[in-house]
Amino acid sequence: MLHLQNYIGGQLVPPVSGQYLASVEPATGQVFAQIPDSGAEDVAQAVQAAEAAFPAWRRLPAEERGRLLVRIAELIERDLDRLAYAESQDNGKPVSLARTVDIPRAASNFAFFGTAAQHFASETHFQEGVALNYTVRHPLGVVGCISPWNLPLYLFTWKIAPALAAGCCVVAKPSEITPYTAFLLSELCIEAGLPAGVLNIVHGTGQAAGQAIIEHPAIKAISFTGGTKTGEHIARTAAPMFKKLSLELGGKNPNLIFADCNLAEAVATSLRSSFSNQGQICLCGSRIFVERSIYEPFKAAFLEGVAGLTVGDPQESGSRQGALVSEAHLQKVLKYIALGHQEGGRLLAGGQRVQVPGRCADGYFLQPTVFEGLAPNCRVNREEIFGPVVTLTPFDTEEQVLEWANGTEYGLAATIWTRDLNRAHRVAHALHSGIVWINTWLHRDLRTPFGGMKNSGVGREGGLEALRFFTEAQNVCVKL
Ligand SMILES: NC(=O)C1=CN([C@@H]2O[C@H](COP(=O)(O)OP(=O)(O)OC[C@H]3O[C@@H](n4cnc5c(N)ncnc54)[C@H](O)[C@@H]3O)[C@@H](O)[C@H]2O)C=CC1
Ligand SMILES: O=C(O)/C=C/C=C(\O)C(=O)O
Repeated sequence: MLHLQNYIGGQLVPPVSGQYLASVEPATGQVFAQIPDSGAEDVAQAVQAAEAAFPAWRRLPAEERGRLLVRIAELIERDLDRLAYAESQDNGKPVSLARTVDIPRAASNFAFFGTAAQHFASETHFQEGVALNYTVRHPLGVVGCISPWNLPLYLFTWKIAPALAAGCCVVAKPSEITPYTAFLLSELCIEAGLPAGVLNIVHGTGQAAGQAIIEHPAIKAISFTGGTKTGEHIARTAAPMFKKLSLELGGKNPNLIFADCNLAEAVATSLRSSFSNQGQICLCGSRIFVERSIYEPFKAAFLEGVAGLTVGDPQESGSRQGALVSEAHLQKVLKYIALGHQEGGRLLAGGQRVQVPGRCADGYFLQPTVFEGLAPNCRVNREEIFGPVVTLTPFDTEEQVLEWANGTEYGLAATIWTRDLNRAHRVAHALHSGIVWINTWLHRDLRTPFGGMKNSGVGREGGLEALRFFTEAQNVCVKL
């Protein structure tokens, strides 16, 4: 049995309470690790360590801070196989996905922000003979980073790396459901020689450890990714304390397929955008709208692709779909499938729990599921399911599909499939969506602003946006 520890002040330490939580492998339903059940005292120690480390860390030249981050990226790359296996064991995702997406991206997050630290420049405003204004960007101090279970190391590092690059010290909490790779990261940070206290990782539940982070008066900002309800609670707690907030929340993303698209590419990519990571990515396109004239050919090709998505042991190379993250989450998704039937949907594929033989007999597996015939404004088409469930709906006009696409409380990501450039831009600009992909999906350039409109969040991550978030701008005006 693995025993994970907190990483505070450069040391791996047990929780103050001595209490641990069980961590379950979703593919087998068996407990495989114990994780610290940390609380306010552990968070207080982490904040103290971060405050002590801050003056030296902020003074360190950006180049040296960057070198340390790049060193961590190299260690992640060195340990690719071990980290991918750990991520799969903890989350249920196929090892092949963790190996090609999650872990390489975690390394890229550190490499990107390691070098970005040196390119982060501030503005000057020169009025000849009058005044020179320049902006100084001060690191905020100690910041909190709280991440979810769907892309564990990928999203954990997406927050930590820019905070460290900007000169902040961090108290971070991974999801209690998937803590393993965050623990392995703490070992790599020690090996990389990251100064003690610069990054502190506290494990535990949202209600105890997470709550202590968002309430701590010395934590100046919270960067959070997770459910919209949790985001709301964080905003209610932290905003009156005047903490800066970056909230990346849920999505109910539309996938708009016009008749002039490259059908083969639209089908292949829609299979990925529907079912990657068992549909547990906030960017997944769960509402597929297809122009009526190609609805039947699209449907036939899509369903043929779905039939080829083997559900199986995530450690086996042939498995395209792994386990959902927990029994509770599987039950939530199954309730939405039942709701799809109640709301009048016709099941075209899936809909059932899968019993995988052998070591995975008690795992949380579900067939990739496709409905058609649901009203665009029904609950299944409005609420975030966060699982392998998509709906197909034919549309007749651009106006109609835009109204449906924009008709939810979310506004995170959208995908458009068309060969008509004018339409692509026109539709993109009309979508209430923080990210729009045209003829592609999840094509990521880490320099771009990343985040959602409406209930999908507040603020933007990525590139300079993230470095700005973790710093406070100060205007200095010199009379000439
Ligand atoms: N990226 C996304 O868009 C994600 C969306 N979700 C959605 O949210 C639903 C619920 O999933 P959960 O695991 O419960 O997500 P969650 O939003 O509760 O958890 C995300 C993180 O927030 C922490 N947290 C929870 N309560 C907190 C509090 N009071 N203060 C500070 N931190 C707190 C958790 O410990 C975890 O680290 C999912 O079914 C899905 O629909 C979940 C995970 C990721
Ligand atoms: O930054 C990315 O590339 C992806 C982010 C995905 C999420 O925030 C999510 O699924 O929660």
